[in-house]
Amino acid sequence: MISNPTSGKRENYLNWNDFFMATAFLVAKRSKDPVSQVGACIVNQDKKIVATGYNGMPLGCSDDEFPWGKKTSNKLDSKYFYVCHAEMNAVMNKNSADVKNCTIYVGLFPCNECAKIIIQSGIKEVVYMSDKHAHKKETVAAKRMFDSAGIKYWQYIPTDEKVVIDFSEINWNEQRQVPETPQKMSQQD
Ligand SMILES: O=c1ccn([C@H]2C[C@H](O)[C@@H](COP(=O)(O)O)O2)c(=O)[nH]1
Ligand SMILES: [Zn+2]
Repeated sequence: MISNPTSGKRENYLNWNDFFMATAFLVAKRSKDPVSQVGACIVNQDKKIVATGYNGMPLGCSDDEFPWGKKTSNKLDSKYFYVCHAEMNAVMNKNSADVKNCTIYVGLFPCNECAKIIIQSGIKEVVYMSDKHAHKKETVAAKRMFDSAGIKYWQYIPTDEKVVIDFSEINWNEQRQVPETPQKMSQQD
């Protein structure tokens, strides 16, 4: 365990950005989409999570009956007409009165339709992990709208490549803690 030598305080805890992005990634694990699992986490100015969402079929539209395919001869048989995007679900699922001045953490840069929802909901900042569709018109349009609406967006670079959730950790005793590793810089948040 990495601890502060003076206070004994644990040092290798998740910082806020790592925590909120990891939450978005955890939420994405609920998605039934076989190709792309996207998660979103909306955080207010007090660093409280007020909403999460992942890509999935609308309420009442069974994810066992609606299609999950991509390349079908009839577009009506692919997922694209039906699936709700993570960002939209997060905004719709909010457990606060509104999401004004909030930040949304999302695995994938929002598409143009989600950009509109983000802007109209009052979210002021977008933190994204992947910009793999940067060349697509949907992404170019989304950025154009964010720029015009004064929405800040920036790419998140994780502190570590992986955040591991090990359920057995809760039963560890002091002897079974991970071995000492070189100490990291103290974190402020
Ligand atoms: O802003 C976005 C863009 C896409 N998604 C979801 C919608 C779909 O379920 C997948 C994309 O599927 P592909 O097979 O990679 O085309 O991602 C989203 O939630 N938010
Ligand atoms: Zn979208």
